[in-house]
Amino acid sequence: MTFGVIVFPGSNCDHDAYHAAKHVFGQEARFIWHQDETVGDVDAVIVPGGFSYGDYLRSGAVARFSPVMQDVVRFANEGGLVLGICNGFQILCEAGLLPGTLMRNDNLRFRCNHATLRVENNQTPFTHLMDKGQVVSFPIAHGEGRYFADGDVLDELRDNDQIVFRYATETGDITKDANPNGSIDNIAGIVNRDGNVLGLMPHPERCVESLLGGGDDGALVFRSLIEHTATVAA
Ligand SMILES: NC(=O)CC[C@H](N)C(=O)O
Repeated sequence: MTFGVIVFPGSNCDHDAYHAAKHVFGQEARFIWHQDETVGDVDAVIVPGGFSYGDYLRSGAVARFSPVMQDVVRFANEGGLVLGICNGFQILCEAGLLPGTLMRNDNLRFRCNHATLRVENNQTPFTHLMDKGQVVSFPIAHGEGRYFADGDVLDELRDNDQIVFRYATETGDITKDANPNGSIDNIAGIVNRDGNVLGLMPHPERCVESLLGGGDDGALVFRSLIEHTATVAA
């Protein structure tokens, strides 16, 4: 399959995502410049992590006006697969592709460590190779990762099974201590209503090779996407 990785001024995880797709999983991958008017002929778009436009105003608030974002919205609305990681999640919320917002971490610190997550929904193109309730470990690196949505939106997310990952202990308990940033309901990642757009604060693309330390749980996201795309094409 072909992955397109958007590059904004200030992206810094674009090469990690490209490397994972191309060199670790042997797929086609290409960079898409933020000023391009189209994402081109790709099967999935990755909106990568980083500090687009220096995180000015709010993380993602400027990037969402980049020319390419209009086509990312079109692509998503037509059912295309979109994966927003960290700053990418922030940009997708700002662009209105995902509900809610990401605010400053409650401890006002940039958190850079490993987080354990419980898989809440494994019926998505991004998680179908995981088990529901499985605990995975992904790195986190963010200052504005505190997910927030108001009561109505939260009810909708719960009712439609849109919460995909929640911060949890290693044994899968949802506790305050396991929550690195004060996200409401320990939410670490959500999908849109149709399930083709996933945004998450932790970084699956940074844990796809166990040789680097930190495990390779992130491979499950990439493998899920690759298998899903092959199945749809067949
Ligand atoms: N790793 C990242 O994508 C950083 C996200 C964002 N700029 C923040 O600090 O919240």
